[in-house]
Amino acid sequence: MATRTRPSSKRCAVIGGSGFLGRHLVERLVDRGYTVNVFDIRQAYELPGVSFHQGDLCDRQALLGALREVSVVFHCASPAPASDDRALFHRVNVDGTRTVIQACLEAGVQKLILTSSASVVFEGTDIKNGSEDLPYANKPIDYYTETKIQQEKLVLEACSKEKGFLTVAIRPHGIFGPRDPQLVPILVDTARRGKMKFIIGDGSNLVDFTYVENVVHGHILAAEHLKADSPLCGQAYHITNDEPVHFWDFMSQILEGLGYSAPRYHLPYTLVYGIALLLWLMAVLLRPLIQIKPTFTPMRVALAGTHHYYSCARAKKDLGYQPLVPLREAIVHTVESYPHLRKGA
Ligand SMILES: NC(=O)C1=CN([C@@H]2O[C@H](COP(=O)(O)OP(=O)(O)OC[C@H]3O[C@@H](n4cnc5c(N)ncnc54)[C@H](OP(=O)(O)O)[C@@H]3O)[C@@H](O)[C@H]2O)C=CC1
Ligand SMILES: CC(C)CCC[C@@H](C)[C@H]1CC[C@H]2C3=C(CC[C@]12C)[C@@]1(C)CCC(=O)C[C@@H]1CC3
Repeated sequence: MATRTRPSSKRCAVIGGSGFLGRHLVERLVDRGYTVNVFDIRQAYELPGVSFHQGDLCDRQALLGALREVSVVFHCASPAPASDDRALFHRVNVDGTRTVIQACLEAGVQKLILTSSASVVFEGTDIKNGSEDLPYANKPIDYYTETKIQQEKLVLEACSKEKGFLTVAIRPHGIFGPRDPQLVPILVDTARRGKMKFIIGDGSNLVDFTYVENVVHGHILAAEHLKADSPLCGQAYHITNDEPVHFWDFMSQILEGLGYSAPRYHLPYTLVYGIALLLWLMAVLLRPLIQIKPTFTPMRVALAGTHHYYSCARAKKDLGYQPLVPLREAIVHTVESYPHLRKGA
């Protein structure tokens, strides 16, 4: 019988490596001397030292091809949070993650690092300096959050020192930076349609926005500190910029940096949330006839009008984590990276 050779600890796979976070992670891993296999439903770029494996993570056989001789797997694939396709979220985030775990065990992978989300504890009400000990949301605010909770539980429960398979979850919040297809593009699109005039609530709510390079740093630290005798096994870690900011100040800095006016007029939170809920209901009821995609979804309104910031003390203690790029610098880099979204471009 052929004996399986122990894979090099610098050989890894990034599931979702064509996406926003995944690609930044791949680039840093290559800089640090890792050989990387990207597994993704699409191939978005080419890079020396990186081999691409195109496929759906729900397909175990396809995954196995990308996990051969790999010791560390980063799982950062997910359907876009803005989707309202419940079946898709369940298939990819829950069933697909089960498949990822099975394939890792079968391929002899030693470590699995999941990109979870700080939103797994968010129910639409204030969270101030929340720790990882907060319970999972009882009433998750959308299908994305509901399935991110199930996904995180699956990965953390799979951690087994006996099997030599160690797992950890990274919970970032509000990732932003160059090439992000969500935050800045949605914000600019909303501004261009003249809908970014209003501040939801009194504007005093503090939120975490985390620069993508800091999120990447947290993932790599987790992979390199995850050992059988470390406190990381089966644990979740918040990774933030450690600089909570007023939600509307952050949005205004991005908008003004790109040449748009910042929102000025206030609207009561409960009123906007009520309207968003009504629009969402209408969109669901009318779906057989027409597709309506409201900009102000209940989730976005809740994120824009409540406090939700998280402590990353546990990551500092166990991973030696400190954000590498401060918020002010991160905003400047981000704004500069979207010349095509500037007003008038
Ligand atoms: N962005 C944020 O603010 C936050 C994100 N996260 C988490 O971070 C992770 C990365 O997010 P982000 O980079 O923003 O997302 P992206 O959508 O940019 O990246 C996800 C990648 O996974 C791919 N993918 C989706 N479904 C499958 C599948 N079935 N099989 C293989 N690949 C698939 C996507 O392809 P395609 O584009 O074609 O769908 C995409 O390339 C996600 O797990 C997300 O939940 C957590 C907290 C905050
Ligand atoms: C129209 C405006 C009220 C808001 C425009 C910006 C929003 C698109 C973003 C503000 C906070 C962001 C956020 C996420 C997606 C983009 C925002 C809603 C997540 C839902 C992405 C996935 C997660 O895990 C949590 C994020 C929280 C913050």
